Amino acid sequence: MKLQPQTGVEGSAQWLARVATQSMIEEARLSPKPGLVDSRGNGAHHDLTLSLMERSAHSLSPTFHALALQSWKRPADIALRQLVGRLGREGEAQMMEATGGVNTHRGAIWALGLLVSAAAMHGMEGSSEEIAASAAKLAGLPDSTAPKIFSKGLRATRRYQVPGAREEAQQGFPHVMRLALPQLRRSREAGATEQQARLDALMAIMTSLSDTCVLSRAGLEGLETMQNGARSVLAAGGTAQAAGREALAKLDKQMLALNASPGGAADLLAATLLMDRIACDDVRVTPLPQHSHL
Ligand SMILES: CC(C)(COP(=O)(O)OP(=O)(O)OC[C@H]1O[C@@H](n2cnc3c(N)ncnc32)[C@H](O[C@H]2O[C@H](COP(=O)(O)OP(=O)(O)OP(=O)(O)O)[C@@H](O)[C@H]2O)[C@@H]1O)[C@@H](O)C(=O)NCCC(=O)NCCS
Ligand SMILES: Nc1ncnc2[nH]cnc12
Repeated sequence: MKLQPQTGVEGSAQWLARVATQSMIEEARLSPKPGLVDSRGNGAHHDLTLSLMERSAHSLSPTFHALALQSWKRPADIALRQLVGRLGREGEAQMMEATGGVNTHRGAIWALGLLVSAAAMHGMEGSSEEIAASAAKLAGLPDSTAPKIFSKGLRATRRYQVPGAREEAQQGFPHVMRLALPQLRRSREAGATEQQARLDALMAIMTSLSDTCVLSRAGLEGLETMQNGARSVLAAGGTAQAAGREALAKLDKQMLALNASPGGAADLLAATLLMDRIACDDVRVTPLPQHSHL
């Protein structure tokens, strides 16, 4: 079924929910991704599978729908921040129920949730820059209703003194806006297939992200391996070139040997696919492909 962009609050909320869900599913299926779950297998994970990732993505559609409805044409203020925080935590609970307690998409709920909210705040008429800026503003507001949880991400950001998921959002998603989206479009223009362009976009994110999943599992050695390996893929001309594909296969082996998986980078690729569809600056909204199963 072809999904056309909708107008009005309910149509837009449904469209955003479906596009966010589809972006997460397409990220999960994209192959070959180093260390991550993809359509070949489970990567460095023992508790994740592709079908679990897909079930998790589907379970989050109602969350994205509610985020869009509740954020429609509202300003970024404390009341909206608290509401979005509550909906995000309810989404995490939905995900945990759907996956039997496995954390599949916590970072994706955060990133795509904020971007869905921000697109709705602009009534589906914001440019990608405006949407990213509003998401950043929302992420920067305090949520006094949030429970104090000491996460793996917080531990890694403090131990290694690096930015994590919070800072990525508060800075307006620089890895999506300045690295992945431009790379996605450059690779497409250079004649890469859509799969290759998306893999290149993932590599662009991995060249510089301080992914707290990689740091938690494999420390600085893992992070340096990820960043250097991704740079080698792009320096070889990307995955449209045989040398780029060889560099990617080498990186995949290295990440598996280190038990490292760039879950944060994968979430930001899903956010990139979402932004590519909701706010192309010259083509307002890009329809989903005909073969969509959603
Ligand atoms: C702000 C929050 C995202 C919480 O952040 P925090 O860093 O405190 O918490 P974490 O639980 O560690 O979650 C952060 C997740 O974000 C992804 N991520 C990592 N690095 C980055 C980065 N530099 N930039 C952007 N995103 C990043 C990553 O998510 C993916 O990994 C998850 C699996 O990770 P993990 O549990 O560590 O799993 P494994 O390593 O596999 O564990 P083992 O098997 O080894 O045990 C997976 O979910 C991916 O999505 C990080 O995990 C935010 O959650 C928050 O505050 N929420 C509150 C609600 C709210 O306000 N919502 C508003 C918007 S809806
Ligand atoms: N494809 C993937 N594999 C592992 N963790 C992820 N988190 C988000 N997407 C992921």
